[in-house]
Amino acid sequence: MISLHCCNNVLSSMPSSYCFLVADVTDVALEWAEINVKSNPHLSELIEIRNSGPSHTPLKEEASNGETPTIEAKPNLGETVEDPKSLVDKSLGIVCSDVKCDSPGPNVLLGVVKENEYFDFCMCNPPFFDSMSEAGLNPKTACGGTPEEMVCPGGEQAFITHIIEDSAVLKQSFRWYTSMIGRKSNLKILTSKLWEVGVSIVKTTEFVQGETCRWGLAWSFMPPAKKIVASYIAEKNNLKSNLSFMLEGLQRQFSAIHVLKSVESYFLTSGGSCKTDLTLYVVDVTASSEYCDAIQNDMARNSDTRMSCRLACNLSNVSNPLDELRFRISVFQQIPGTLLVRGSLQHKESPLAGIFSLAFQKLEEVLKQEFCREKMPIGPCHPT
Ligand SMILES: C[S@@+](CC[C@H](N)C(=O)[O-])C[C@H]1O[C@@H](n2cnc3c(N)ncnc32)[C@H](O)[C@@H]1O
Repeated sequence: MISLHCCNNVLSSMPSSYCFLVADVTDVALEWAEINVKSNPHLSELIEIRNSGPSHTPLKEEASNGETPTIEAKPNLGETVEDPKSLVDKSLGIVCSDVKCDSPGPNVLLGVVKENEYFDFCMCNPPFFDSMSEAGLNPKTACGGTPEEMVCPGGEQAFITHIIEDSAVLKQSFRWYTSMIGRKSNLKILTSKLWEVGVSIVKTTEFVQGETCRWGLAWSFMPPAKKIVASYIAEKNNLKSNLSFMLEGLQRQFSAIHVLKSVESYFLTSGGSCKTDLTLYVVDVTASSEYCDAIQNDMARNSDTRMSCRLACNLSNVSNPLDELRFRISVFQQIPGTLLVRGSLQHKESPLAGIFSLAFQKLEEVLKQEFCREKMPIGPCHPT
């Protein structure tokens, strides 16, 4: 993903349009966001930058009269939920402002999000502190930022309260609302506020890097029962057709693009065909018959007869089996130096899932060999 220098908000959309929306109020942050987007031309079509400052026209109806929106205190668990697919439209990662939660202040989500926009998630790295003097209190915290970046009246508690209030109006316009938190004691306070405005789920986590510790807070207004059923179905269907592994300890000069190119060249060398989309970070592979044979022979050589027989049996079950092995390899940036590689079989019920799994394991071996600083032991791939 693109690096956003000083911009706090990122909205991304999933399969239909794949976009991120970024919002900030500080000119310099917006300028840097623009520079970063322009210097990544393969992504620039996918990222929109919005100024959420006061001069920006509020776009959500609720905010357009300039009044602080009313917050419904009741949970909405009984409401009919839109088909999740229709919500997979955009997702937002967001925000920062010098806002007191009890005053209108600059826009955060309301007034930035447009009518009929739906997001998978929003994320926020808020200004943590109430004042610059507070910012200097912890010698272990790296505070190299400007007052605009780090300070807002009421600090992160007020800022995230503003997001909570906005979320209580926007509700299912987002699947997930998330924010980073710099002070552990705020986690508890903000969690109580969340239950007060009727969220259906709250999740927290801890991020530790070097000497700095941060926390993550996420919440949703989606009904929990539906989420559980949906994820159960997804897991069942994807048991063998989706596999993944992590590439950790990546050398500095390598990015997701290098990995994608290597995936492409690996399958092309083995006689397959590939369609690579560097904007979506995917390679669609059709494996060659030679490659499938080689995998099978490998298995036989390693005298894993049981597996080999199962593969042979799989192959005999399809009319033109070798044409059928089609899958997509996607590469996702996790944190700097770590990528997630995912393989998805095109036909989920394909009898070639066994060959796909071996091919994916081989790919893991090849990529780790090529890109990882310390050569990782190759374990079984994980269904995702
Ligand atoms: C801690 S900095 C985060 C900088 C950058 N996003 C990052 O993650 O490195 C907080 C940012 O929030 C921005 N900000 C302040 N008020 C905001 C608002 N109402 N909406 C969006 N961003 C805001 C500030 O300008 C600043 O860039």
